[in-house]
Amino acid sequence: MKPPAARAHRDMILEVANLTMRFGGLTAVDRVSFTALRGEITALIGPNGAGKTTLFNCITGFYRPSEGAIRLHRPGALPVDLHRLAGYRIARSGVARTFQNIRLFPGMTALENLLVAQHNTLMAASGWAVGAVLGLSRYPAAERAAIEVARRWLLATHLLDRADDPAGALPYGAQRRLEIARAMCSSPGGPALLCLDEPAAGLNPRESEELARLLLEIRADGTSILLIEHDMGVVMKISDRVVVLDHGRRIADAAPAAVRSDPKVIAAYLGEEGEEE
Ligand SMILES: Nc1ncnc2c1ncn2[C@@H]1O[C@H](COP(=O)(O)OP(=O)(O)OP(=O)(O)O)[C@@H](O)[C@H]1O
Repeated sequence: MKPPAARAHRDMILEVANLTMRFGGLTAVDRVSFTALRGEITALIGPNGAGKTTLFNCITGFYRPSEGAIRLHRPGALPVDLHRLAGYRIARSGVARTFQNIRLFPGMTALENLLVAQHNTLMAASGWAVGAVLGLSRYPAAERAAIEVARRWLLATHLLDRADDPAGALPYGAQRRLEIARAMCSSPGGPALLCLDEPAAGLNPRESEELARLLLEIRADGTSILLIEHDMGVVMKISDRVVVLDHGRRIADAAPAAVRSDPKVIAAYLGEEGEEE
Protein backbone atom coordinates (compact mmCIF):
# COMPACT_ATOMS: atom_id res chain seq x y z
CA MET A 1 0.00 0.00 0.00
CA LYS A 2 1.26 3.48 -0.84
CA PRO A 3 2.14 5.59 2.21
CA PRO A 4 -0.34 8.43 2.83
CA ALA A 5 2.24 11.05 1.79
CA ALA A 6 2.31 9.53 -1.70
CA ARG A 7 -1.38 10.35 -2.14
CA ALA A 8 -0.58 14.04 -2.38
CA HIS A 9 -2.81 16.63 -3.99
CA ARG A 10 -0.39 17.07 -6.90
CA ASP A 11 -0.80 13.40 -7.87
CA MET A 12 -4.57 13.52 -7.99
CA ILE A 13 -6.61 13.16 -11.14
CA LEU A 14 -10.03 12.99 -9.48
CA GLU A 15 -11.28 14.21 -6.15
CA VAL A 16 -14.70 13.18 -4.91
CA ALA A 17 -15.68 15.06 -1.75
CA ASN A 18 -18.72 14.33 0.39
CA LEU A 19 -20.76 13.31 -2.62
CA THR A 20 -24.43 12.60 -2.01
CA MET A 21 -27.06 11.64 -4.56
CA ARG A 22 -30.68 11.24 -3.53
CA PHE A 23 -33.57 9.97 -5.58
CA GLY A 24 -36.62 11.12 -3.63
CA GLY A 25 -36.34 9.34 -0.29
CA LEU A 26 -33.53 7.00 -1.44
CA THR A 27 -29.93 8.00 -0.80
CA ALA A 28 -28.03 6.10 -3.50
CA VAL A 29 -24.66 7.74 -2.70
CA ASP A 30 -24.14 8.90 0.85
CA ARG A 31 -21.33 11.40 1.63
CA VAL A 32 -18.71 9.49 -0.34
CA SER A 33 -15.17 10.87 -0.51
CA PHE A 34 -12.12 9.40 -2.24
CA THR A 35 -9.32 10.39 -4.56
CA ALA A 36 -8.03 8.71 -7.69
CA LEU A 37 -4.39 9.28 -8.50
CA ARG A 38 -2.95 10.15 -11.88
CA GLY A 39 -1.59 7.18 -13.79
CA GLU A 40 -3.41 4.66 -11.61
CA ILE A 41 -6.30 2.25 -11.99
CA THR A 42 -8.83 2.93 -9.23
CA ALA A 43 -11.54 0.30 -8.90
CA LEU A 44 -14.98 0.94 -7.48
CA ILE A 45 -16.53 -2.25 -6.17
CA GLY A 46 -19.47 -3.29 -4.03
CA PRO A 47 -22.69 -5.30 -4.11
CA ASN A 48 -25.54 -4.64 -6.54
CA GLY A 49 -27.27 -1.37 -5.73
CA ALA A 50 -24.30 -0.03 -3.73
CA GLY A 51 -24.31 3.21 -5.75
CA LYS A 52 -21.37 2.62 -8.11
CA THR A 53 -23.13 3.52 -11.37
CA THR A 54 -24.88 6.45 -9.70
CA LEU A 55 -21.45 7.76 -8.67
CA PHE A 56 -20.23 7.33 -12.28
CA ASN A 57 -23.31 9.15 -13.53
CA CYS A 58 -22.49 12.06 -11.20
CA ILE A 59 -18.84 12.14 -12.34
CA THR A 60 -19.77 12.11 -16.03
CA GLY A 61 -22.61 14.63 -15.77
CA PHE A 62 -25.59 12.33 -16.30
CA TYR A 63 -26.77 13.29 -12.82
CA ARG A 64 -26.29 16.54 -10.93
CA PRO A 65 -25.29 15.46 -7.39
CA SER A 66 -27.55 16.49 -4.48
CA GLU A 67 -24.49 17.56 -2.45
CA GLY A 68 -20.73 17.48 -2.54
CA ALA A 69 -18.05 18.12 -5.09
CA ILE A 70 -16.22 16.30 -7.91
CA ARG A 71 -13.01 17.85 -9.20
CA LEU A 72 -10.77 16.90 -12.09
CA HIS A 73 -7.12 17.80 -11.57
CA ARG A 74 -4.98 17.98 -14.69
CA PRO A 75 -1.32 18.91 -14.61
CA GLY A 76 -0.70 22.54 -15.43
CA ALA A 77 -4.41 23.41 -15.39
CA LEU A 78 -6.82 24.74 -12.80
CA PRO A 79 -9.03 22.10 -11.16
CA VAL A 80 -12.35 21.64 -12.96
CA ASP A 81 -15.54 21.38 -10.88
CA LEU A 82 -17.23 18.55 -12.73
CA HIS A 83 -20.31 18.73 -10.50
CA ARG A 84 -21.12 22.14 -12.02
CA LEU A 85 -20.60 21.20 -15.67
CA ALA A 86 -22.95 19.82 -18.31
CA GLY A 87 -22.08 16.31 -19.56
CA TYR A 88 -20.70 17.47 -22.92
CA ARG A 89 -18.34 19.90 -21.15
CA ILE A 90 -17.17 17.12 -18.84
CA ALA A 91 -16.39 15.01 -21.92
CA ARG A 92 -14.51 17.93 -23.47
CA SER A 93 -12.47 18.38 -20.30
CA GLY A 94 -11.07 14.89 -20.82
CA VAL A 95 -13.38 12.45 -19.03
CA ALA A 96 -14.53 9.51 -21.16
CA ARG A 97 -16.81 6.64 -20.20
CA THR A 98 -18.32 3.38 -21.26
CA PHE A 99 -21.67 1.96 -20.16
CA GLN A 100 -22.83 -1.23 -18.48
CA ASN A 101 -24.94 -1.92 -21.59
CA ILE A 102 -23.07 -1.57 -24.86
CA ARG A 103 -23.95 1.70 -26.61
CA LEU A 104 -22.26 1.54 -30.00
CA PHE A 105 -23.86 2.60 -33.29
CA PRO A 106 -24.62 -0.97 -34.41
CA GLY A 107 -25.23 -0.15 -38.08
CA MET A 108 -21.95 1.75 -38.46
CA THR A 109 -18.67 -0.04 -39.01
CA ALA A 110 -16.12 -0.36 -36.21
CA LEU A 111 -13.99 2.31 -37.93
CA GLU A 112 -16.95 4.66 -38.34
CA ASN A 113 -17.77 4.34 -34.64
CA LEU A 114 -14.24 5.52 -33.84
CA LEU A 115 -14.45 8.40 -36.31
CA VAL A 116 -17.80 9.59 -34.95
CA ALA A 117 -16.17 9.64 -31.50
CA GLN A 118 -13.75 12.23 -32.87
CA HIS A 119 -16.53 14.47 -34.15
CA ASN A 120 -15.57 17.33 -31.79
CA THR A 121 -11.94 17.32 -32.90
CA LEU A 122 -12.97 17.30 -36.56
CA MET A 123 -15.54 20.05 -36.06
CA ALA A 124 -12.95 22.17 -34.26
CA ALA A 125 -10.64 21.75 -37.27
CA SER A 126 -13.42 23.01 -39.51
CA GLY A 127 -13.84 26.07 -37.29
CA TRP A 128 -17.22 24.68 -36.08
CA ALA A 129 -18.61 25.78 -39.41
CA VAL A 130 -18.72 24.78 -43.05
CA GLY A 131 -14.94 24.58 -43.29
CA ALA A 132 -14.99 20.91 -44.21
CA VAL A 133 -17.40 21.49 -47.08
CA LEU A 134 -15.41 24.48 -48.32
CA GLY A 135 -12.19 22.48 -48.21
CA LEU A 136 -10.49 24.45 -45.43
CA SER A 137 -6.87 23.42 -45.31
CA ARG A 138 -6.91 22.25 -41.66
CA TYR A 139 -9.77 19.81 -42.13
CA PRO A 140 -8.18 17.18 -44.41
CA ALA A 141 -5.14 16.95 -42.10
CA ALA A 142 -7.45 16.57 -39.07
CA GLU A 143 -9.39 13.86 -40.92
CA ARG A 144 -6.19 11.95 -41.70
CA ALA A 145 -5.13 12.27 -38.05
CA ALA A 146 -8.56 10.98 -36.92
CA ILE A 147 -8.20 7.91 -39.13
CA GLU A 148 -4.72 7.32 -37.71
CA VAL A 149 -6.03 7.55 -34.12
CA ALA A 150 -8.84 5.12 -35.01
CA ARG A 151 -6.34 2.73 -36.62
CA ARG A 152 -4.16 2.85 -33.53
CA TRP A 153 -7.05 1.86 -31.24
CA LEU A 154 -8.37 -0.78 -33.62
CA LEU A 155 -4.88 -2.29 -33.47
CA ALA A 156 -4.66 -2.03 -29.67
CA THR A 157 -8.04 -3.72 -29.27
CA HIS A 158 -7.28 -6.44 -31.87
CA LEU A 159 -10.04 -5.20 -34.15
CA LEU A 160 -8.09 -3.97 -37.16
CA ASP A 161 -9.27 -6.91 -39.30
CA ARG A 162 -12.90 -6.10 -38.34
CA ALA A 163 -12.62 -2.35 -39.11
CA ASP A 164 -15.19 -2.48 -41.91
CA ASP A 165 -17.69 -4.76 -40.17
CA PRO A 166 -20.83 -3.24 -38.67
CA ALA A 167 -20.30 -2.87 -34.91
CA GLY A 168 -23.54 -4.77 -34.27
CA ALA A 169 -22.19 -7.81 -36.14
CA LEU A 170 -19.09 -8.14 -33.96
CA PRO A 171 -18.93 -10.83 -31.25
CA TYR A 172 -19.89 -9.56 -27.80
CA GLY A 173 -16.31 -9.39 -26.44
CA ALA A 174 -15.19 -7.45 -29.52
CA GLN A 175 -18.03 -4.94 -29.03
CA ARG A 176 -16.87 -4.40 -25.45
CA ARG A 177 -13.33 -3.71 -26.68
CA LEU A 178 -14.65 -1.38 -29.38
CA GLU A 179 -16.48 0.62 -26.70
CA ILE A 180 -13.19 1.14 -24.89
CA ALA A 181 -11.49 2.09 -28.17
CA ARG A 182 -14.26 4.59 -28.82
CA ALA A 183 -13.82 6.16 -25.39
CA MET A 184 -10.06 6.42 -26.01
CA CYS A 185 -10.72 8.25 -29.30
CA SER A 186 -13.10 10.77 -27.75
CA SER A 187 -10.50 13.35 -26.65
CA PRO A 188 -7.52 14.58 -28.67
CA GLY A 189 -4.45 12.81 -27.26
CA GLY A 190 -6.70 10.43 -25.28
CA PRO A 191 -8.84 11.16 -22.22
CA ALA A 192 -7.28 12.19 -18.90
CA LEU A 193 -9.69 9.88 -17.08
CA LEU A 194 -11.37 6.79 -18.50
CA CYS A 195 -14.45 5.60 -16.57
CA LEU A 196 -15.39 2.00 -17.33
CA ASP A 197 -18.69 0.54 -16.09
CA GLU A 198 -18.32 -3.26 -15.83
CA PRO A 199 -16.15 -3.78 -18.93
CA ALA A 200 -15.64 -7.49 -18.12
CA ALA A 201 -19.37 -8.27 -17.81
CA GLY A 202 -20.22 -11.24 -20.02
CA LEU A 203 -16.63 -11.91 -21.10
CA ASN A 204 -15.12 -15.39 -21.02
CA PRO A 205 -11.89 -15.94 -19.02
CA ARG A 206 -9.65 -15.48 -22.08
CA GLU A 207 -11.41 -12.24 -23.02
CA SER A 208 -11.14 -11.01 -19.40
CA GLU A 209 -7.38 -11.67 -19.55
CA GLU A 210 -7.17 -9.67 -22.79
CA LEU A 211 -9.19 -6.87 -21.24
CA ALA A 212 -6.89 -6.72 -18.22
CA ARG A 213 -3.89 -6.45 -20.55
CA LEU A 214 -5.58 -3.70 -22.56
CA LEU A 215 -6.34 -1.67 -19.43
CA LEU A 216 -2.75 -1.99 -18.26
CA GLU A 217 -1.59 -0.73 -21.69
CA ILE A 218 -3.97 2.23 -21.45
CA ARG A 219 -2.64 3.03 -17.99
CA ALA A 220 0.97 2.74 -19.21
CA ASP A 221 0.06 5.16 -21.97
CA GLY A 222 -0.84 7.82 -19.40
CA THR A 223 -4.62 7.58 -19.02
CA SER A 224 -5.92 7.20 -15.48
CA ILE A 225 -8.74 4.71 -15.11
CA LEU A 226 -11.78 4.50 -12.84
CA LEU A 227 -13.19 1.00 -13.05
CA ILE A 228 -16.49 -0.45 -11.84
CA GLU A 229 -16.13 -4.20 -12.00
CA HIS A 230 -17.58 -7.34 -10.41
CA ASP A 231 -14.87 -9.64 -11.80
CA MET A 232 -12.57 -9.74 -8.78
CA GLY A 233 -9.87 -11.55 -10.79
CA VAL A 234 -9.54 -8.50 -13.03
CA VAL A 235 -9.92 -5.98 -10.17
CA MET A 236 -7.34 -7.55 -7.89
CA LYS A 237 -4.84 -8.09 -10.70
CA ILE A 238 -4.76 -4.63 -12.26
CA SER A 239 -6.00 -2.10 -9.69
CA ASP A 240 -3.67 0.19 -7.78
CA ARG A 241 -6.43 1.22 -5.39
CA VAL A 242 -9.84 -0.20 -4.54
CA VAL A 243 -12.73 1.84 -3.15
CA VAL A 244 -15.59 -0.24 -1.75
CA LEU A 245 -19.18 1.00 -1.54
CA ASP A 246 -22.05 -0.59 0.35
CA HIS A 247 -25.53 0.93 0.61
CA GLY A 248 -24.18 4.18 -0.83
CA ARG A 249 -21.39 4.51 1.74
CA ARG A 250 -17.66 4.06 1.36
CA ILE A 251 -16.67 1.15 3.58
CA ALA A 252 -13.06 0.70 2.44
CA ASP A 253 -10.41 2.48 0.38
CA ALA A 254 -7.06 0.71 0.17
CA ALA A 255 -4.69 -1.36 -1.95
CA PRO A 256 -6.19 -4.58 -3.41
CA ALA A 257 -4.50 -6.94 -0.91
CA ALA A 258 -5.76 -4.94 2.07
CA VAL A 259 -9.29 -4.76 0.67
CA ARG A 260 -9.37 -8.50 -0.02
CA SER A 261 -8.69 -9.29 3.62
CA ASP A 262 -10.86 -6.51 5.13
CA PRO A 263 -13.59 -8.19 7.24
CA LYS A 264 -16.09 -5.40 6.44
CA VAL A 265 -15.59 -5.95 2.70
CA ILE A 266 -15.78 -9.73 3.05
CA ALA A 267 -19.03 -9.42 5.01
CA ALA A 268 -20.62 -6.91 2.63
CA TYR A 269 -19.39 -8.19 -0.70
CA LEU A 270 -16.53 -10.62 -1.21
CA GLY A 271 -17.97 -13.35 1.01
CA GLU A 272 -21.27 -13.08 -0.77
CA GLU A 273 -19.46 -13.35 -4.15
CA GLY A 274 -17.73 -16.52 -3.01
CA GLU A 275 -21.05 -18.06 -1.97
CA GLU A 276 -22.53 -17.28 -5.37
CA GLU A 277 -19.82 -19.19 -7.22
N1 LIG B 1 -32.50 7.14 -11.70
C1 LIG B 1 -32.76 6.54 -10.55
N2 LIG B 1 -33.91 6.76 -9.90
C2 LIG B 1 -34.19 6.16 -8.72
N3 LIG B 1 -33.36 5.29 -8.09
C3 LIG B 1 -32.18 5.04 -8.71
C4 LIG B 1 -31.82 5.62 -9.95
N4 LIG B 1 -30.58 5.16 -10.31
C5 LIG B 1 -30.21 4.32 -9.34
N5 LIG B 1 -31.17 4.24 -8.38
C6 LIG B 1 -31.10 3.44 -7.16
O1 LIG B 1 -29.89 3.82 -6.50
C7 LIG B 1 -29.31 2.67 -5.87
C8 LIG B 1 -27.90 2.48 -6.39
O2 LIG B 1 -27.95 2.02 -7.74
P1 LIG B 1 -26.67 1.89 -8.67
O3 LIG B 1 -27.15 1.46 -10.02
O4 LIG B 1 -25.88 3.11 -8.58
O5 LIG B 1 -25.91 0.69 -7.97
P2 LIG B 1 -24.66 -0.13 -8.49
O6 LIG B 1 -23.72 -0.23 -7.35
O7 LIG B 1 -24.14 0.44 -9.75
O8 LIG B 1 -25.30 -1.57 -8.76
P3 LIG B 1 -24.93 -2.70 -9.88
O9 LIG B 1 -23.67 -3.37 -9.42
O10 LIG B 1 -26.13 -3.60 -9.82
O11 LIG B 1 -24.81 -1.99 -11.20
C9 LIG B 1 -30.23 1.49 -6.17
O12 LIG B 1 -31.09 1.33 -5.07
C10 LIG B 1 -30.98 1.95 -7.41
O13 LIG B 1 -32.25 1.34 -7.47
